[in-house]
Amino acid sequence: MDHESCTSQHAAPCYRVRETPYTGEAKARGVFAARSIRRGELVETAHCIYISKQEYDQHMRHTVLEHYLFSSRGEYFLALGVGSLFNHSCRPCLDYRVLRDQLVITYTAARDIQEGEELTITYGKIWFEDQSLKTRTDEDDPVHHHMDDPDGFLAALAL
Ligand SMILES: C[S@@+](CC[C@H](N)C(=O)[O-])C[C@H]1O[C@@H](n2cnc3c(N)ncnc32)[C@H](O)[C@@H]1O
Repeated sequence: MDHESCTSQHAAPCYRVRETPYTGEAKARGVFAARSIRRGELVETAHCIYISKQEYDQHMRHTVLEHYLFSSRGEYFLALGVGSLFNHSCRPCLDYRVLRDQLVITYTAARDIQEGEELTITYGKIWFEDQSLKTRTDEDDPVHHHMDDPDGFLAALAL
């Protein structure tokens, strides 16, 4: 099978990864809507690598992956694919859920999203200066119920 026929079997994703200079990394990326997305639409399903509390405490928390891990009930999950590239906003347009048994995180539109908008999640309390609002004009009211979700925090929040 040649490259073209292989890639043509995949449905086009509703997002695109682009640079986000405001997040400050050497290669700073974020995820953006490639088309309009309806509230409730499943945007991504990220398969995860499971990381035990022991592995996290002894190794991972001392690495750059500390900034990419999700925690849920004292265990840790590294989301593969774009699952690790959603930036934080205190007015996120995505909800996410950690499905521990399936080792999967799902990301769902929390409201209607326009083409070109950045797709963001909340990290809960954050440990860096949130630069996102300085670059956005979106005035939509966020959906904040996921702030109370024990399965919805990045790792640093558990420290
Ligand atoms: C899970 S990564 C997100 C992807 C990351 N931008 C990249 O290109 O690898 C989390 C890191 O992105 C940066 N970040 C995410 N949201 C941000 C925001 N609202 N303001 C500033 N930096 C942010 C922080 O450096 C954070 O540690």
